Formats: sequence, structure tokens, C-alpha cells
Amino acid sequence: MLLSITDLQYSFAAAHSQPVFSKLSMEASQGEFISLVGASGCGKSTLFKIIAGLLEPASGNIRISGLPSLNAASRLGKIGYMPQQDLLLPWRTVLDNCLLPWELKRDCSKEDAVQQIRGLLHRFGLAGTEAAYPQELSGGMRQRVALLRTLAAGNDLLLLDEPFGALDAITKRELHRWLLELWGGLGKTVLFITHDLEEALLLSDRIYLMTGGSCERLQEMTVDLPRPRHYQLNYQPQFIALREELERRLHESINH
Ligand SMILES: Nc1ncnc2c1ncn2[C@@H]1O[C@H](COP(=O)(O)OP(=O)(O)OP(=O)(O)O)[C@@H](O)[C@H]1O
Repeated sequence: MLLSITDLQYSFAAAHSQPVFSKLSMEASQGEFISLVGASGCGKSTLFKIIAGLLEPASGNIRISGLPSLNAASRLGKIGYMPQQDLLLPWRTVLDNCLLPWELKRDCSKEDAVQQIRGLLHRFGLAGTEAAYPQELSGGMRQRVALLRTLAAGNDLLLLDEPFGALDAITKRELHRWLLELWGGLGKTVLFITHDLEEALLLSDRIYLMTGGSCERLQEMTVDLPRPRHYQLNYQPQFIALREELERRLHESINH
């Protein structure tokens, strides 16, 4: 198992007497694509911040690659994390933004790092943008740069928090196609937060339904659809049935 979380508990400061979650368990295998869906405020982003090492849980275990559970400081930098806002630095070019992970690690020469980033820019359909500044790019391009920067850190586990949430339907559709192709060739494990149920079904092997509060084992749904997947799948009866089931279960879990 690449990621195994057991009995996680977390509360923000005293103002919130209720824990965000009190006994949360979940897991992800190497190469799996997993979406997390759930009502706004149920704790999805908080869970990502804990896994990434930005927040320390009150209790519980987070094991990565079967190693003993690490504290937050030791997890920091070992997991690729793309927060909801792209956080590209406006005063840096695309290339310099993408070099940030290398600047933190300096695990190879700068020339090698630049060459690697140029290869990725090409693969991400961003060739020719390396000298541009983030504000000169479209929303879809910015998200691809942010994802590239997350990938450039070289971690096996990627946490993507609503990466396409703010994009229009057509751009989103293009990025789905692109992400499916890219992920197919990378062997990375992805945890993906979304409010878009069709997006979750199209991309994922499994979906966790988060309710927050005192839930124990998260409800999950296996997306048993063949790969490679494409958008036409949305109109097929098997997909529509899964969408109905997911919506029903989500509704039930929220009103439980
Ligand atoms: N820094 C903070 N201090 C105090 N409470 C917080 C903080 N960040 C989040 N919360 C609270 O914790 C709960 C979970 O928030 P979180 O952002 O994890 O939810 P979410 O499921 O990601 O929501 P959304 O889908 O709207 O992004 C919410 O009740 C929120 O108000």
C-alpha cells in the first residue's frame, strides 16, 4: 500500500469544539487514481494538508510506502501537493516557477533540472511558454504549470485539490483528456478533490465519500469502468447508473 491512514483525528483551535474528523481511515495503492468528494466544509482540504505535512493530527497513523508513521515535519516535501489556488509566483517566469522544487532540493545540476522541465513543458503542451509570466497565461495553462511544478518535485503521491474547479466546461474537458493520458504513463498515485461527480467518475479507480465529523471508515465506491476512458463514456448507461448511485450515496451520507 502506498498510503495507509488509520484513525486520524484533527480539530482546529478551541473555537471549533467539534473535530473536523475523529477516526478517519483510508488507503491508496501504487498507481491508483482516487477522488474525494463530499459537502463543502467536511474536511477534504484539511485532510490533504495533514497528509502533506502542513498540519499535525491530534492522533492517528499516516504510513507511506509501508514505512512507520511519520510526524508532519518528516512528511513535508515527500508528497506532491497542489493546493486549491495555483500559488504560482507572479514575479517569476513559467520556467523559474517550475524550478522551485529543484531550488529546495538541489539534487542535480541546474542544467539538468532545466532540461527536465523543458521536456515536461513540451509534454504538458506548454512549449514556448517558459519565458512567460503566470498572468500572461490562460486559466487552463496556469493549472498545467502548477501541476507540472507539483510533478517536478518527483514524488510518487500527488494530492490535487480541485485543480480544475475554476475552469470552464470546455477547458476542463480538454484537461481531463490530457490528465488521463498523462497519468496513464506516469505510474503516480493521485488523490484528487472535486465537487464534480462526473469528473470523479471519469478519472478515478475509486471514490471516497467524505462526511466529516465522527465518521469512521470512509464510504467508498469502486469505478468499474474500462480504461482508457474518454468523454463519450458520460453518455453510456453504465456511467449514468454509476453517477446516479454516487449522487444518491452522497446525498444519504450528508443527510445521515
Ligand atoms: N485555518 C482554519 N481555522 C479554523 N477552522 C478551519 C480552518 N481551515 C478550515 N477550517 C474549518 O474546518 C472545516 C473543514 O474545512 P476544509 O477546508 O478542510 O473543508 P473542505 O471539505 O475542503 O471544503 P471545500 O469543499 O469548501 O473546499 C470547516 O468547518 C472549516 O471552516
